[in-house]
Amino acid sequence: MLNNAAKIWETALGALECQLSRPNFRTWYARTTGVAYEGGCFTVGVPNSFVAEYLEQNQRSLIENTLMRLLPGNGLRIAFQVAGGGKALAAAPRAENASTRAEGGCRFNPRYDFDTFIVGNANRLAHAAALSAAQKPGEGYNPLFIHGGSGLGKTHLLQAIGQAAERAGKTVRYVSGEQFTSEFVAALKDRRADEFREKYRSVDVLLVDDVQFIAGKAQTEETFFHTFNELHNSGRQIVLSADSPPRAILQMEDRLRSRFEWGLTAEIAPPDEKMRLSILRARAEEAGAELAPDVLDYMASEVIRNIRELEGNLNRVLAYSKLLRSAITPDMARRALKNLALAEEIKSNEPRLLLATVAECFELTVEDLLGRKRDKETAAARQVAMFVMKNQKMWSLGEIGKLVGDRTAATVSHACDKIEQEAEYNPLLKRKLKDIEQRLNGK
Ligand SMILES: Nc1ncnc2c1ncn2[C@@H]1O[C@H](COP(=O)(O)OP(=O)(O)OP(=O)(O)O)[C@@H](O)[C@H]1O
Repeated sequence: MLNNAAKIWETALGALECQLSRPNFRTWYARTTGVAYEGGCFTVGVPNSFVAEYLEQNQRSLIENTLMRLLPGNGLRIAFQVAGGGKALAAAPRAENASTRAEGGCRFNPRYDFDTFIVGNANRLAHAAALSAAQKPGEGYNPLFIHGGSGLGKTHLLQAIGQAAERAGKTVRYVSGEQFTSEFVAALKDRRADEFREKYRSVDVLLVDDVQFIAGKAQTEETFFHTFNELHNSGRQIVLSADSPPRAILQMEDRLRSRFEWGLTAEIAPPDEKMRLSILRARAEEAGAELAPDVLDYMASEVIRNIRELEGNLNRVLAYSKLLRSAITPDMARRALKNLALAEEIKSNEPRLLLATVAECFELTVEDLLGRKRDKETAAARQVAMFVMKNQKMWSLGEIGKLVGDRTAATVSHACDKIEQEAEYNPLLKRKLKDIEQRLNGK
């Protein structure tokens, strides 16, 4: 069975990311892992009991539905396991290890750099202005205000500026509007307002993502106003992102809105087909997947206005192909994208997959296993196939008999007993069974 929990969870995270807002996803899922998938129970590793409780109470059905699309069988159960509690987690926390931390603020995603950012008509101005802000902070467009819909690359660009500026030795602080607000509220509560101000006013580059979040929060706006003035007056670079242009952030104080327009306002629009194709090509290459031009063309032709969704589609197609072990054709991509029940497809594909794996291990073909050849090697391989299928607990003995070339349940039962006994004293057979198990688990 396909029980490589870490990989399955990575794929599920791709799908979950498309269904949740970014702050929500980041807060609750950023450090989760796939720990185990055994006996119909999928164990998700979480960083602490607070996250476990939240996911348990609020996200259980979303997680279940997402995983059920990826995993065969009915009655999937979900368990949450706190890191360090009992068994060690199966995989390193996602992205956390590889990320760098921007001067006490949020961490940078190493992938969000200029060299992975695809430039097209939709984002040419924003990209050029971002490059300039990174190369000559405070000397050009200040502030730089980048706006656009969800999943179009604002965070990617902001973080690219931050990483490039840091490489050039600048002090950078990257925060979301939400984080700025909550830090400020906490600082007020703990009487650390001065410390808070100092922290924000001592940087060379301040990057605030989703700045619209502070709109309507009078005290936070007030503090941000002073921070902005101080940084701007001393020639430090400010880059802001939001879901709409300054004048459309209606709840924001006028004095802030007008300041946001002092420098350059650049919009990122949804990608056109050419850009979708370039992004798909680059992301597939990054994932080490070779996609035929007709597959890429088909996927790019789907009108998608959000790059995160485009990436989600690619992940889905790759996962589909990995789980089904079949080549990616335009038709297969279409089925994956049209959300046809993956679980059903895997289930109906499982015997073929299993027989192919056993045949491969014995250097035979599936036809050999299903046919009437009776030589010792083929007969042994056929018995092993029956034994492995029985251990999957998905089919009755009668069903296995039918799947392996129309044999009786008694033949299957005899084959399984024989292999079980022989494996006790035959190290060669034991190794072969282990090999098959590992291949089926994708290890
Ligand atoms: N031009 C691009 N080239 C390559 N990847 C891109 C590009 N634009 C966006 N992406 C990718 O799309 C995904 C979503 O981008 P990002 O998180 O930056 O969007 P956003 O505009 O900040 O969305 P939101 O408003 O929801 O926070 C990321 O994985 C990002 O790397």
